Amino acid sequence: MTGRLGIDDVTPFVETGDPAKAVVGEVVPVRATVWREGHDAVAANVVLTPLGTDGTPGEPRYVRMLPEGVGTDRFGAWVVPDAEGRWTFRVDAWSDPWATWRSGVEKKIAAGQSADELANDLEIGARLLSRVGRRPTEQDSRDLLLGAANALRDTALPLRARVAPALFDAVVTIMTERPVRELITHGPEREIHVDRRRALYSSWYEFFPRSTGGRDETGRPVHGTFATSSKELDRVARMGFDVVYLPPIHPVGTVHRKGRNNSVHAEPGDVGSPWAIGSAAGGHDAIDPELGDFDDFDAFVAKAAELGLEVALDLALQCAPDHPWVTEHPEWFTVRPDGTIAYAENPPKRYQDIYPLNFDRDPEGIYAECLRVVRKWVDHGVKIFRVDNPHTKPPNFWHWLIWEVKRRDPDVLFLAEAFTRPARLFGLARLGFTQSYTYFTWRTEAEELADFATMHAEHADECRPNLFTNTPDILHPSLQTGGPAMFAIRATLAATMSPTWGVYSGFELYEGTPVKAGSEEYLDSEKYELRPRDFETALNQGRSLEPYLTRLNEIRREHPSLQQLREIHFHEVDNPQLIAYSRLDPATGDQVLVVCTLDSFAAQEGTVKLDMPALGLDYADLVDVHDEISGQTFRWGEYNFVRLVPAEHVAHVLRLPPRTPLV
Ligand SMILES: O=P(O)(O)O[C@H]1O[C@H](CO)[C@@H](O[C@H]2O[C@H](CO)[C@@H](O)[C@H](O)[C@H]2O)[C@H](O)[C@H]1O
Repeated sequence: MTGRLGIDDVTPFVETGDPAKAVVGEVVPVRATVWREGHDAVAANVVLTPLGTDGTPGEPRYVRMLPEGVGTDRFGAWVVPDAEGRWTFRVDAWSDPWATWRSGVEKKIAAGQSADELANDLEIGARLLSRVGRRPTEQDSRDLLLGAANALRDTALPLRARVAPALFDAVVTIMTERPVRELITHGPEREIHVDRRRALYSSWYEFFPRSTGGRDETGRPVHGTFATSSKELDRVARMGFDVVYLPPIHPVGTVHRKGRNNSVHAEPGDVGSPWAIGSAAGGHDAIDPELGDFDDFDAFVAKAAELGLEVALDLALQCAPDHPWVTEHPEWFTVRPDGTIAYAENPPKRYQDIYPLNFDRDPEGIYAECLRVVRKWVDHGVKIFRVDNPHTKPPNFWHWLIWEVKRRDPDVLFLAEAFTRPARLFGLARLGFTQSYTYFTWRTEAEELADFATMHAEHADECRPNLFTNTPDILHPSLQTGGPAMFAIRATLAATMSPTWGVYSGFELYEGTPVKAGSEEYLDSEKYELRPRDFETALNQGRSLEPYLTRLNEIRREHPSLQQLREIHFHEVDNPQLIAYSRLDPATGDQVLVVCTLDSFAAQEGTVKLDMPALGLDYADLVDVHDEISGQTFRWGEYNFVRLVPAEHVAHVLRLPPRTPLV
C-alpha cells in the first residue's frame, strides 16, 4: 500500500502475518520510517486499539512518535498494552506545517533575512496559530496563541520580537502536541497478541513426580505419587520458582519399554521413559496409576496454586506401541512395507519405545483428538504446556492447535522444546508458541553469549527464550567438569539474561556425571529410573545451590529490569573470561548491571568499561552500585576494576541508580 506519505519498515512486524508478542504491561517499542517528498516536516502517532473477544475495536489510544536520529527518517514510540487479548496498532503520519514553518523561519532569521523578505512566512505562521487558537478545545490557550499570531503581524515590532512569542515553549508545546495535520496517511494495521505476564517472566523448575517417593528400609527407591510430589512443591516454592514443570504423567508403555541408562531392554521393575506414553491403562488423557488418580492430580494442582506455583505439563504427541491410539486408529501411523511401524527418531537419537504420529493421515481425526486432550488438562487447571519435539510435527498443526486452544482459553501458554535450527526455532515461535527453549545451554564464551542475548532481544516481538541451565537430555560438558562454581555461573547467566529461565532437578545438587565420556546424557538418568534425592541433607551440609538459586529468584522479583527481554546492553571488558551486561526496564527506570566470570576455577580480573550513555550517565559520573549477591556497595565510574574469585562469588549483580522512566 502506498499512501500520500511514506510509512515504511514498521515494527513490530512478524513476516508470516501472525501477531507480534507482548504481555500485559510490557513496554513495546513501535518504530517506522516516515517520509515525504521535498523538505517539509512530517510527524507521526501510533494508534493502539484493544479488540474485544468478538473482534470489536475498543477505544483507541494515540502515542506520539519521536524522531530517532537526524537524517534517519526513523520515528519511534513506546506503547504499553494493559489488558490480555488482541490489539491492533497502526502508524499514522502527517505533514506538519507548523514544524516546517518554525524550522524555515529560524533558519532564515539566522541567515539574516529581513522582515520584508519574511512577510509571507510571518503571515503563514500567524494563520497557523490562529487556526489552532480558534479550536473550541483550545479555549484556555486562545489568548496565548492569538497573541503570538498578532505579534507576527505587528509591523511596528522588530523582526525578532515579532517572532519570539510564536517560539515560546508553551506555544511550541501546544503546536507540537495538538498539531495542524495535513496529508494524514494511515499505515498498515498490525496485530499484537497480549498474553498474561507469565508468558514473559517466569522461573521454571522441572522434576519427575515419580522420583519423590523416597526409599524403603532396604534403601530401594519407592515410586512417588502426587501426594509425595506435593511435599516437593514447598521446597520449589521456597526457592522462588513459579512454574513447576512435570515430564509426562501418563501411563508408561510396556512394549519395547526402555531400561536403565537408555537400554533397549527393560528389566523387571524398570519404570521406562515417561515420554513412551500409553499402555492398557490409557493414553494422553490418562494418569499413570502409580502416581495417583485425577483427584490426586487436582489436589496437587491446587496445592501448587496455594504456593503461587503453576503446573506445566508435557505435551508429547507420540505413542508407545501399546497406546490405545495404535489399535483404535492404526491409520494415524505410517506402516512400512513389512507391516511394522517405524519408531521415532531425532537423529542421532533413537526412540525405540515410541511411534510417531503421521499428521498427514487423517489430519482431522488427529487434530480433534489432540485438541480434546489439551482441553481435558486445561479443565484440570493446567494452563501451561511444554511441547515435546514440536519441530517434528507439521507447522500448520501447531498454528491451528495453539490458536484453537487460545480461542476458548486465552490464558494457555505453550513452551516449544525445539533445540533446532534458527529457522525452525523462530518459525515455531511466530506461529504461536509462547516461549522457546534455546541454544543457551551450548553458549559458553563471552562473545557468543552476547550475540545470543542480543539476537533474542532483537526478536522479542516474535520469540521469548526460556533459558534452561540443564534438562534431563542436556548435561552440558561445562557442568560435567566445571565443579560447583560452574553451576552458579550458568544459573546466574540464565536468571539474568532472560526474563524466563529454568532448572531441572538435581542441578542444585551439582549432579554432573555423564553416562559416558563425550555424552550429554546423565549417568543413571531419571528418564529411565526412579531417582530420589536428599535435598535436605545436602542443604544442611552446605552442599546445595538452593540458597543461591533462591537469591537469584529474589533478585529477579525485586528488579523489573530482569523481567523484560528487550533491553540488554553489553559493556566492554578487557578479559574474555568476564562478561558484563546491563538490563533496563523502560517503565520504571530500574537498571541492573551483571558482571560474571566464565571461569569456575581460577580468579579472573579485568577492567569493565561502562558505556555510560547507555546507562543514562555522563562520562565523568561516579555512582554507588550495590551488589545484590554480596551486599557490598562500590563506587563505579566509566572504568572499573573487577576481580571475581569463583570459590567466593561468581558474579556481581549490581543495582544501579534508577533512570528517569522512559515512558
Ligand atoms: O528429541 P529431544 O532431544 O528434543 O528430546 C525430547 O523428546 C524425546 C522423545 O520424546 C525424549 O526422549 C526420551 O523419551 C523417549 C521416548 O520414551 C526415549 O526413547 C528417550 O530415550 C528419552 O530420552 C526427551 O526426553 C525429550 O526431552
